[in-house]
Amino acid sequence: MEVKGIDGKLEKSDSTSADEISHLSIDIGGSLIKIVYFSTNSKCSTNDEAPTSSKERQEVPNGDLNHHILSGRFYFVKFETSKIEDCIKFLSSKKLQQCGAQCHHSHAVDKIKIKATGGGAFKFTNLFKEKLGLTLDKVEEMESVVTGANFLLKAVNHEVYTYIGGQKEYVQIDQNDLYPYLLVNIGSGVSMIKVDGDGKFQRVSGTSVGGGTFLGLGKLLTKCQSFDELLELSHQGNNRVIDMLVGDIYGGLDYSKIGLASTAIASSRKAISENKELEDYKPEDIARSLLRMISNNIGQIAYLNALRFGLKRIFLGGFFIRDHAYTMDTISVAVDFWSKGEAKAMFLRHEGFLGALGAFMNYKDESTDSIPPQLVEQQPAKRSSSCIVDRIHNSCVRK
Ligand SMILES: Nc1ncnc2c1ncn2[C@@H]1O[C@H](COP(=O)(O)OP(=O)(O)O)[C@@H](O)[C@H]1O
Ligand SMILES: CC(C)(COP(=O)(O)O)[C@@H](O)C(=O)NCCC(=O)O
Repeated sequence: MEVKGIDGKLEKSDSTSADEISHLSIDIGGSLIKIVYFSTNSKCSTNDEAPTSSKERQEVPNGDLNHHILSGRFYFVKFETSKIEDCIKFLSSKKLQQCGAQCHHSHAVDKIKIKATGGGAFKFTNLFKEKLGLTLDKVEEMESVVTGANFLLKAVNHEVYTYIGGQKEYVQIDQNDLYPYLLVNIGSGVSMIKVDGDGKFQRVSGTSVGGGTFLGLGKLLTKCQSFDELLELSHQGNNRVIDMLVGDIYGGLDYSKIGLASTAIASSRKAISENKELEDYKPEDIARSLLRMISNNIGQIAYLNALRFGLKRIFLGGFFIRDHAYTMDTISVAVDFWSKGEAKAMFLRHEGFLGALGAFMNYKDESTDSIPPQLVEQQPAKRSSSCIVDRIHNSCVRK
């Protein structure tokens, strides 16, 4: 399990502590469970005053005495879906039954609902009910991913970056020129979504060759046990041992007429012609070739869909990316190559948490006795924005 604040720094989790969790959302995907929760410690005013330690209810200018804004910290946690029992243990250690993610005035266990998205919100409905007494209040997966992405793009500084030539460059998002864009979410599978505005989107394409394929094939071919191990292995590998390059076919020459350098991959795998067995290849070369094949393919499909709809911007999220240099470099090069330099791949820093964040924001549509942390705020420049959004900005800038 990994826990981190929105600034991305890993924080040690104390699974025994009963944090005061005001709101919690969960995205149960094919590979990973992502949780976003807001842990309260104090409150601050809507006027952006420094957070106070007072736990008293605060009056807000619209005269609605029932609303206060909480201050605290966002936590981002993930578990492997196959180890859902760990997630259940974690949630029970947080004593959600008592503090409730949405318990309102009732402490009855069966009244507690948490926002949940991803296929697992359907698959594990009964498990959460039986083990934790929690009702999963389902939020549609694509809607959550888009809501999470729109929020991050509009409200969080230093969220978006390009990765070119080994360098990260942060991109300033112009909110007046954000839509339409292509959102590429690389989870177990890959979804490509044309986003036209808040709540306005269409899933235009996808591919089943994504993060799950990398992990699954990688484990089979290299005997690695985990995603991190596989990534680590890929660092040391050389894909040219596995892949068939244009130069392998053209006697070391470029195929300039169609714009292919001798170093371009002509075919992902040359093993067949060499009459070798799997054991004859180094696992690190296999891992690197596999990572490159999948990343390159996603970059190409993303570009083709951007072209199909005339989209200038391509944003990428999902936990396959994992801030990993080779993955991002390959996707960036693919987009650059196919678009002839016209388009750029842009990565989201909170990559794997789009769905969980989007589900979290769904709390805003409900009337609760405490306003959920102001993820609804979408004008970061305004000083009157809530302290929560401000905190996200600050912490992101610090990174
Ligand atoms: N610790 C990890 N364990 C398993 N897969 C991981 C891990 N970190 C990154 N991944 C990659 O991320 C993918 C899952 O991404 P994610 O966005 O969480 O999708 P999903 O919602 O399908 O679980 C995996 O298929 C794998 O490629
Ligand atoms: C079915 C899914 C939306 C589920 O999301 P995930 O758990 O992979 O994040 C995704 O795996 C997907 O978009 N697969 C690609 C299917 C296709 O378009 O071929």
